[in-house]
Amino acid sequence: MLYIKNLHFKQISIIKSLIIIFGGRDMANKRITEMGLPKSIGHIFAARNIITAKDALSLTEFELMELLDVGLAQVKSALALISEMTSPRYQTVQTLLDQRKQNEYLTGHLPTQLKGLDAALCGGLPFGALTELVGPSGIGKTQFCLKLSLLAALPSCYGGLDGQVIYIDVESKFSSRRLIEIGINSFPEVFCLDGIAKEMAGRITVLRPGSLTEFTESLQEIKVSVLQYKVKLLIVDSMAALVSGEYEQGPQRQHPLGWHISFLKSLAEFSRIPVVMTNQVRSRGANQISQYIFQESTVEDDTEKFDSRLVAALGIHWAHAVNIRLVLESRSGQRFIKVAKSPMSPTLAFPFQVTSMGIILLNDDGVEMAGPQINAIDHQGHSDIIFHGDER
Ligand SMILES: Nc1ncnc2c1ncn2[C@@H]1O[C@H](COP(=O)(O)OP(=O)(O)OP(=O)(O)O)[C@@H](O)[C@H]1O
Repeated sequence: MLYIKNLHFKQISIIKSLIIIFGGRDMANKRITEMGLPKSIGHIFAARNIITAKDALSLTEFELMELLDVGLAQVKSALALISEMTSPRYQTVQTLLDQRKQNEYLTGHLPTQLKGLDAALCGGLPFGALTELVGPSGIGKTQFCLKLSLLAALPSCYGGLDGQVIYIDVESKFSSRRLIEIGINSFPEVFCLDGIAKEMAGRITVLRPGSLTEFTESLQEIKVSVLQYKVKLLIVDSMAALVSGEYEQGPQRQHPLGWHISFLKSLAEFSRIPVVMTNQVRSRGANQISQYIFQESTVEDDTEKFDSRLVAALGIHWAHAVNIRLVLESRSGQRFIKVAKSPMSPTLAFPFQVTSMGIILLNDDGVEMAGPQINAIDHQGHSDIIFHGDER
């Protein structure tokens, strides 16, 4: 207020223009009666049919003096107040950082509660970012998603985000029985409480789009729900399944989900929630040992070294679009989770198992991976570790 009152004539004119240009229609159409002007001058504005901020700010001080028949001091003070009420509040980088810290629990991460992985990712899966889980069928991507859903729904006193979860279950693989089993075994102190299993399950909304068109429509609705309700996590399991069967293999496969990638990314950034999606790999041959190199340059360099019979179902464009990529793979019958892409983490691989508690790490230290290994997906001895029992 003081700042605006002390502005020089030229500065006020600039602010007036800025409000009209950038302030947006809402600001410009704000009514002068709602601005807290002294009643005496407010009435004069109304009597001269100067109704909105835009009406007042479009005129010069001298035009207003003439029209309202009042002195320069009164006009200046009225304009300063109108300018203040209509101009968007300025924010410094510091205030933005402070707001972000205030709004984000757990320094802006969803902890996976896999200690080594959380340490590598500086706290867990970052809010406002897209995380991809990629790996061969049956490796544990859905198991990981189930655990993440529980973690987002869990009360904050138990390390959760205390929020709602939207789970897009494209292949009808979501199992409520397995979700509760993971909950009971991972968080016995929470799940022994009366009614908590029901409450946690009630926080997870499962959507099953039947086609890419239905998925596209539900994304639009999700955007509104994320803002309206306390949605703290969005999962798409799996993105690849959305296009399988509808498109042929080849470069054109990368395009059908281009819009969805951008939409999910902007949704994550805008709503500051983690968005997780799974991606499968596709095999073009029957070989047991096959690897896929994500990055275009390494595909060419290493064609002899690696047998690229597995291809990422969503292609290179997708691979570049995600912020964090966790590759789940198997080597010599042992499952590994690799931090294949992250702006702040070392390229580490952690051996893991799927148990009644869901995914657990066998070692929190992780093994540093070098060169093309980090971008390849191995599935050596994979069939030996896949559980063939009733998983639903
Ligand atoms: N109750 C359980 N106890 C131990 N392991 C289990 C249990 N339920 C599932 N698993 C393990 O999880 C694996 C299935 O993992 P998941 O369904 O997450 O695979 P996925 O990577 O999502 O596969 P797809 O790409 O086909 O969807 C099984 O093969 C098994 O090894």
